[in-house]
Amino acid sequence: MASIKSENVDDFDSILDSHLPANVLSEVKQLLYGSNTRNLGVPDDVLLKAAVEQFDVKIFKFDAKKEELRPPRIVRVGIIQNKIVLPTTDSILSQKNALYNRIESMITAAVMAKVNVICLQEAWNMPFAFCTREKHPWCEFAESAENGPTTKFLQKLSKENRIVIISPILERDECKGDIIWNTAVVIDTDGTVLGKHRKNHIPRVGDFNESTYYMEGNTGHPVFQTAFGKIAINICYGRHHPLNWLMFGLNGAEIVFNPSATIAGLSEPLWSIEARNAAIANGYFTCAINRVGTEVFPNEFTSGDGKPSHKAFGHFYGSSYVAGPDGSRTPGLSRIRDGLLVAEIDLNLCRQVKDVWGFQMTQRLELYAKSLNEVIKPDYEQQIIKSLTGLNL
Ligand SMILES: NC(=O)NCCC(=O)O
Repeated sequence: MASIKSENVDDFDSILDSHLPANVLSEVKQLLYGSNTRNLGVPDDVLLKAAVEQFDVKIFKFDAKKEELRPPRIVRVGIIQNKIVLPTTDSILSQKNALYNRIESMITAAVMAKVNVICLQEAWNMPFAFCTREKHPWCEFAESAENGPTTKFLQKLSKENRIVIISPILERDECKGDIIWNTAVVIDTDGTVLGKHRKNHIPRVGDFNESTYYMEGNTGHPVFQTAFGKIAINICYGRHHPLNWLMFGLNGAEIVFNPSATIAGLSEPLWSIEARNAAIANGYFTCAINRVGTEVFPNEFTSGDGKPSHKAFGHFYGSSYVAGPDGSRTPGLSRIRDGLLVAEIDLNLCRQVKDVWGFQMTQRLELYAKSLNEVIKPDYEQQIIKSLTGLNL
């Protein structure tokens, strides 16, 4: 049988649906995803809009126990994955405007699905051009986090619909020498900018030449207190760093969004594990969002691997999902199509799971703080006990 190309493989859930007999399907899905997510189905008006405008919509619910002293704290999060709309050779303004139109209609669908907090993908208003290492014209996509056109565009949608929007963009810090950052802007329900977070860990892998454009962030690990819980953003490559996830948890986050841009052949085996594991380890919900599609650039670039130069940056495989603190997760969105994934969550689940597992109580921060303080010293010696037989490999 001929093998199918990665960029043609759709979401794993529909592959399971079409290949597994009904009597084993639900058992297999419970083993894969945990038993705490229910598919709520999508209202007809949302389905119709999504069908006309060609994106997928999935809505799931995570259950929590009913408590006597606390009312449920129900929040609907919406995560959006999308392709760029126009070729990268079009003008910057038209590329941005086309993305604004696309995202406006997907946010409208999210609002129809009663979403409270929406997070877009990393650098959502531009192609992921950092592979090229060219400064011109891509740096022109950078804009002010507080007053730029993208923030202004989303402020209107936030205010009109009383929703929180997380907008990951390329930031131009106009007050500090015009330097560039990879930043997530948090826009509150009244349209004000609640704050921003700058990406802490910058990749130096494959064609992710982001360190050519911006430095490691200087905003620490902020948690934003909103009408829909305490939220934080761990931008893309930060998901490989457990301490980055940890700090958002220590600062009280209940939902951590992970807006990303990553490609098949590099990170796919890691994708379904990392954000899910972070949810378990830190007792919060995580929302992993990846771009989708293949982006082609005008000039060839090399990958430093001896292979021929090329113009395409691999296949962004989407597969966005939400994971709960109890280890359950939703199925992913498509690997190849635009999509909106909505999850109805009860924030009370975070404390309920902490009470059961006790990870926060047993985590021994003081032990690790002491050890790490030693490890960072230049003369630190690894704590290795050597065998006296001399047979040390
Ligand atoms: N955008 C970004 O940081 N990508 C790096 C690759 C990865 O983390 O999978």
